[in-house]
Amino acid sequence: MCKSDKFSHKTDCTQAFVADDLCHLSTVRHVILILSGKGGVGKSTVATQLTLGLKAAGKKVGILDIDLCGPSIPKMFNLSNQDIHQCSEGWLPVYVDKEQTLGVMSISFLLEDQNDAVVWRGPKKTAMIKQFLNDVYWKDLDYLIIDTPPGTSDEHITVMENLKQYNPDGAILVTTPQAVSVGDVRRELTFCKKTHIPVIGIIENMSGFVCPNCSECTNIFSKGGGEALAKQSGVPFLGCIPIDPQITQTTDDNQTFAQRCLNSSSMSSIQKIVDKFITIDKDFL
Ligand SMILES: Nc1ncnc2c1ncn2[C@@H]1O[C@H](COP(=O)(O)OP(=O)(O)OP(=O)(O)O)[C@@H](O)[C@H]1O
Ligand code: SF4
Repeated sequence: MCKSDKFSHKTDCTQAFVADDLCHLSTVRHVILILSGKGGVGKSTVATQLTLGLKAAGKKVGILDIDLCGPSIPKMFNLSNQDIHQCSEGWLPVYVDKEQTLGVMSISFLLEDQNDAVVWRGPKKTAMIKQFLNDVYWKDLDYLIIDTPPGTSDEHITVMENLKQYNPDGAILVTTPQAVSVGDVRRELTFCKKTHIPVIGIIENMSGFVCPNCSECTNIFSKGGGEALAKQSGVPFLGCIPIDPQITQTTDDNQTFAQRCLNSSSMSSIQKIVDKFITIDKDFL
């Protein structure tokens, strides 16, 4: 059951508030997609951390969760039970702060029950994604980070095709160091090429383990696969984020993620990536 059914002039959550050509993304300076070749590599975690890092760097940021089958962004921001509101311009994001410098939008805000599964066929999913892209009133934003579903399936292609018309600046690809995940990113790179989406860079997540006692980083799995792939493919390598038990605790226990994340030892890795990313932004975007 979709909560948007209760809005007086809406009978179906695939109806649009505004005409297709009145896209609110025109007031967003940079649109960045976060992609991964497979699930569970930490794409949503990285999307959340980048958003926090950009906010900490003084940017106005929005994060849009279009992973319709596994929306996890609200949980990461401790906003799971929030409702979205509408104004004459469209849906208003749920803001994390009073100053409204960090807004979140996700399908999970529309679900009656957070545990409801979204079992929709392709056309309805596509219509919903279009509605998220057209109808959310972000106001003035420096960055919109879009957390996408994992993979390069038919459904994924449809998502990317629909996003393309909104001229995203490019995609950041997330991988883990292991060969299988790196192989998936290689396919994702080909996919970006085919769909004409520029690749901003690659991030290697779960790269080494940070000891909670002494903050020493140990490479449990292999390391450097993401960097080697970036070199081979001629795309920028943005950096590594280690396995950090504080992150796992944060995303699984529904506590104040932002605060713990900002205090975690891996935040310095994220801030370095954000700095590099902002520099790339100045140079290329
Ligand atoms: N650097 C990290 N250190 C420790 N745990 C992490 C790290 N990155 C992600 N995790 C944990 O791994 C799990 C999967 O992360 P996440 O949900 O971000 O992956 P995902 O790629 O978005 O998955 P999916 O696409 O299937 O939704 C989460 O429980 C998260 O807390
Ligand atoms: S890294 Fe150091 S503090 Fe951490 S568990 Fe190993 S020996 Fe102990």
